[in-house]
Amino acid sequence: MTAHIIDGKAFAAGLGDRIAEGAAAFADRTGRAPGLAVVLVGSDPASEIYVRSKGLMARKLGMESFEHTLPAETTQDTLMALIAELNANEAVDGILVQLPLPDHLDSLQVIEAIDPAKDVDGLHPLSAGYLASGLPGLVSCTPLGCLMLLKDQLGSLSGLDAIVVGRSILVGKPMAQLLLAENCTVTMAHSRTADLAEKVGKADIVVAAVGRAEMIKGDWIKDGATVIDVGTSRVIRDGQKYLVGDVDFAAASEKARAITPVPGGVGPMTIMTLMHNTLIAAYRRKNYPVPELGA
Ligand SMILES: NC(=O)C1=CN([C@@H]2O[C@H](COP(=O)(O)OP(=O)(O)OC[C@H]3O[C@@H](n4cnc5c(N)ncnc54)[C@H](OP(=O)(O)O)[C@@H]3O)[C@@H](O)[C@H]2O)C=CC1
Ligand SMILES: Nc1nc(=O)c2c([nH]1)NC[C@@H]1CN(c3ccc(C(=O)N[C@@H](CCC(=O)O)C(=O)O)cc3)C=[N+]21
Ligand SMILES: [Mg+2]
Repeated sequence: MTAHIIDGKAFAAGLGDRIAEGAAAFADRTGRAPGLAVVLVGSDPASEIYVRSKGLMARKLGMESFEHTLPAETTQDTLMALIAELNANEAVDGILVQLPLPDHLDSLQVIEAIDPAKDVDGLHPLSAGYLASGLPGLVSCTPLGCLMLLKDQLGSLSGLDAIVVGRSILVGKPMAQLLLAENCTVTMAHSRTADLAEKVGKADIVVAAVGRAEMIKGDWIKDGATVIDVGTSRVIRDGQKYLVGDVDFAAASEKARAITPVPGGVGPMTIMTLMHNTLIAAYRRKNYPVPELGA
């Protein structure tokens, strides 16, 4: 079997059209655009590019973008004061603090300070609790985007065996909760998992969120499985720079029914689901019914 290559960029573009309509309707009704605040501490070049692309996308879809870039030496108090200000700012519907923060900062304290109604990254413990309890809250962008792609490929996920490799609060754990809510039987794998290859080989759905270049081998994949590759690793081969996923894409494509590429798969979806969450947060904060985004 040669896998269908899932086009995350195209899917994200379609979702973006509906978000832009929802943003315009919100602006008509309230006199202001939905607002997203992105906070970056320090000057990691990859994070800078990534934060800039979020701001550009927000504006492209008719939202307001508030970008706060703070120096690496920023104190906890300064960062906490900024979060308090963003919580109190009526024009801000969503707050994203780019992770990881520099080592001297306490990220849990920062995340817990974010108003859960504005937690568009789904990182607050209350957001995680809502998700685990089946209550409406904001869901972490990357897993939400992965779920949209899976449902688009497979329709109902009910009864399928899924494995999520990686258990971070940002990706792996919320991904497993979303799949469980879709009635998958979910295995959560991590660095201490025994016989990972064998466990991956039993799964109809593989979501890889580890951050180790091509660690999941093509011959581990069950024939006809659907593979979602979240990992992004920068590697240099023959003097050329490449961005690669956690899955050996070429070999896995021979086994899978469908697979996301890196780049062009999950990454573009993460940016668009952030816009999706910002729009939802804006509507909910006003107690307006959330528009149908078809995803
Ligand atoms: N494309 C996108 O939109 C996004 C991409 N990413 C990328 O996804 C990757 C994961 O991100 P994130 O979840 O934040 O990463 P973390 O580093 O927070 O988590 C990595 C997870 O992988 C597990 N792990 C490490 N080594 C192994 C191994 N040998 N076998 C099995 N599991 C292992 C760890 O296990 P343990 O808990 O035991 O340590 C941990 O749970 C990164 O490459 C990141 O850049 C992240 C967010 C968005
Ligand atoms: N609070 C927080 N929330 C996050 O969601 C978050 C974070 N911190 N810290 C870092 C990770 C990483 N992440 C990516 C998002 C998009 C692409 C993306 O768009 N990738 C493009 C390629 C971009 C390129 O070429 O570098 C693609 O895969 O096609 C990648 C990685 C979000 N993260
Ligand atoms: Mg991390």
